[in-house]
Amino acid sequence: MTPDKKVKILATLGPAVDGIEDIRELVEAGVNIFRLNFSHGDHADHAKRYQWIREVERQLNYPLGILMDLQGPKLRVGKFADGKVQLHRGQAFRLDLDATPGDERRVNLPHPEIIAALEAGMDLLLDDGKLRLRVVTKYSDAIDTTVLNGGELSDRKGVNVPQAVLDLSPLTTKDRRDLSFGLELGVDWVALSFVQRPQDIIEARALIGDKAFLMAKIEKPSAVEQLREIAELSDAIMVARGDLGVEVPAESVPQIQKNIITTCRQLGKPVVVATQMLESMRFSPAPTRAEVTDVANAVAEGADAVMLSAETASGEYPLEAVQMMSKIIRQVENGPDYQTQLDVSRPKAEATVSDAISCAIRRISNVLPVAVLVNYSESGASSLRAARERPKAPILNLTPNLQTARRLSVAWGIHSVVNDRLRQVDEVCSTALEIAQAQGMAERGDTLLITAGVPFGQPGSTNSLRIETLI
Ligand SMILES: Nc1ncnc2c1ncn2[C@@H]1O[C@H](COP(=O)(O)OP(=O)(O)OP(=O)(O)O)[C@@H](O)[C@H]1O
Ligand SMILES: CC(=O)C(=O)O
Ligand SMILES: [K+]
Ligand SMILES: [Mg+2]
Repeated sequence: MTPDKKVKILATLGPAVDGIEDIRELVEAGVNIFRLNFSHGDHADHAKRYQWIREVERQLNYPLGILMDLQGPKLRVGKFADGKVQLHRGQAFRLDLDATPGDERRVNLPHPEIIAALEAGMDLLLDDGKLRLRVVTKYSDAIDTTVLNGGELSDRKGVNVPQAVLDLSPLTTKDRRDLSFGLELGVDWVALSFVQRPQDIIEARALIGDKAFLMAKIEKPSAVEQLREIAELSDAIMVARGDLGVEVPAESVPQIQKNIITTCRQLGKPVVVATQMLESMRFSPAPTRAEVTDVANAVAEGADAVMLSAETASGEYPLEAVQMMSKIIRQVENGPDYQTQLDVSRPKAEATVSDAISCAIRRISNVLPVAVLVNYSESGASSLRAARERPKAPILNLTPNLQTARRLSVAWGIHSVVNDRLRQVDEVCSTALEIAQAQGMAERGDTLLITAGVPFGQPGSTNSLRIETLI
């Protein structure tokens, strides 16, 4: 498969996509990495989807990423005697540790640690922010609130407490079980939900080791505040706008998204923009203009990847959603401003050999029409560093390591090919030319820039650059 866009698509799987054929269509339409959301479905479902993706990867000989998204400490109210109640503005409502079914006056909040963290004056947001309660009085086992925004509240709806830093591990018992299952299965990425502090990443990393890369989901205000440290400790970042838009005022999400993308680009960490991107395509084959503009803006801002959630997981038009996303991406990438915009916002090079080579590549690309940048990388680190520059030409990442190829599926502009017969620089050059041609990325007469760290087999950064013409 010849890559035809640089920005990647991350698609969530669910009941809407059923079988190997469906997955293959999505990949052919532009999906690079799939998300298994462990908030839904059971282990057997996830295992089945995992196997489908690997089968398509084999059929197309095209590395695909698989990301497991852990549920995290999503707080929920208990149940009601009648399944639901109506809450009205101004009324009193109690949340307590009593497990008996709730009514118009009270409901169970089975999380003593939230009750402990709450203080009078703080707000609780229920059901994705549709209802708002303000804490009036706090007891050891209950809180009394006033309803600020009323509405229907039904069983097990989510609770967000934006103002409190909760003493919760980002990994619940369910998460730990899911994590060992997912790692055993062989996922490439683990996404950590509701990260609150850098320490959360350190704890998750201790469990995951080097079995998978770690993506921190930014959906809490405290994570926004400590973004830089969190990003430094993570392998990638997701702008999880669903919960984020409840935890902070919705109108501040666009600015936060921009800041996160800028920080991630500086650090050379892939960044994914997620949630509600083509939301209306759950029930309609065509998106709204606003949604198209949202995807286009994320691309123009320099995101590595854009995500589809319910659109592909449970929507009626999963294939159309991916096709639409690909079209929007290509349109922006091929537009007159994209490269200029990326150049203006390009992070400063550091005083390292690999950044020096990246600068050289940029100068060369202004003189020669470079068709492909080929980089040989075992861990993928140097290809990610090259992608940080957002070069004009696509990056062909040659790696002996299938895991590296799968992990880089989320990164901007990188197309990986697994090849383990490279041992010397000359072989890299001839193999690079061969592979670039076979992948449809270059044709006779094209100029290729080839970078590698020599001597081979020694860890270290890229230190050589060759210019080759395909004859
Ligand atoms: N594996 C699945 N099985 C059934 N439904 C799913 C699945 N994945 C997603 N969905 C449906 O698509 C919707 C949106 O998907 P998404 O992955 O964004 O979930 P979510 O509920 O918002 O969870 P989270 O906050 O954990 O991301 C879900 O609310 C659910 O209705
Ligand atoms: C993806 C996700 O978890 C969110 O947007 O909240
Ligand atoms: K989740
Ligand atoms: Mg979320």
